[in-house]
Amino acid sequence: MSDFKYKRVLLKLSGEALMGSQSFGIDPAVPLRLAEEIRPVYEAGVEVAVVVGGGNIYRGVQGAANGMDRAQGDNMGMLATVINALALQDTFEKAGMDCRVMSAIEMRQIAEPYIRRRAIRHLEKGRITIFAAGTGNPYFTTDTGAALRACEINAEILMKATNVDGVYDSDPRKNPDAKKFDTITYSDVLNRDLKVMDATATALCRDNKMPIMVFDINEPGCFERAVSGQNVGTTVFEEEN
Ligand SMILES: Nc1ncnc2c1ncn2[C@@H]1O[C@H](COP(=O)(O)OP(=O)(O)OP(=O)(O)O)[C@@H](O)[C@H]1O
Ligand SMILES: O=c1ccn([C@@H]2O[C@H](COP(=O)(O)O)[C@@H](O)[C@H]2O)c(=O)[nH]1
Repeated sequence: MSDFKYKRVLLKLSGEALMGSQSFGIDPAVPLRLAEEIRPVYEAGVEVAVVVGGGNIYRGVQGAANGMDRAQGDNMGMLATVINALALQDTFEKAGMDCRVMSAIEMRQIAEPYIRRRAIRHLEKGRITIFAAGTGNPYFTTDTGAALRACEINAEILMKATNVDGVYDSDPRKNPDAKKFDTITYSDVLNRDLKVMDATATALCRDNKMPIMVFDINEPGCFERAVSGQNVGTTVFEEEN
């Protein structure tokens, strides 16, 4: 544990990244690789909570664009995150890592309901604890679910592992000349309308002084280095006045 700066972290895993080389769903190689990324941190006794997205399967906005009721589509999106959470749990357990899934939408036959105190107990016992179904409410995202759970469980930092290696001054996937920030304040992310994380999630972190680190999920060893305290992407925080 002494090599690690943080004792309890919340790792937000991109749903889209689970597709790997596929165009939809879960490439089994990706959860396997993620398990190995998390292992050194887990084995050192760092408490690891996980929130996984659902973009590899479904997003509510897709349905809304095709005329579906937005809340109905969002419910489908939240169920997609449960599928991803169960896939990750299976992989982590097969890799010998203790893991629980807690769902914000009750489905007791397949996952525990989210109960904050029980979640903290799982973490204290060293179990990787995956929070599925986002916030349990439509019109939100799993980034906001991650920010909410990070605050609730008193995580020291929210680590957003995604398809880009940090926060840029514009979307690097659309603008090849975009410039990366090593650090940036929550207010700048919000005022510049940078879309790497949704505004609700960023504001929740700002209001609760929850630091965020954005880094590339595809870069080996990044998570371990991030938990060691290295800035492996972009750190979002508020400067003290
Ligand atoms: N200013 C920016 N800096 C960095 N990335 C940005 C910026 N603006 C937009 N993006 C985009 O944000 C994306 C990451 O956020 P997004 O919410 O789409 O993914 P995710 O939360 O990791 O995935 P999922 O929703 O599947 O869980 C990147 O793929 C990048 O193209
Ligand atoms: O709290 C939440 C979290 C998610 N949703 C819906 O699920 C999809 C998938 O999540 P991503 O964060 O986009 O990966 C999202 O698009 C929403 O439709 C939700 O409604 N509430």
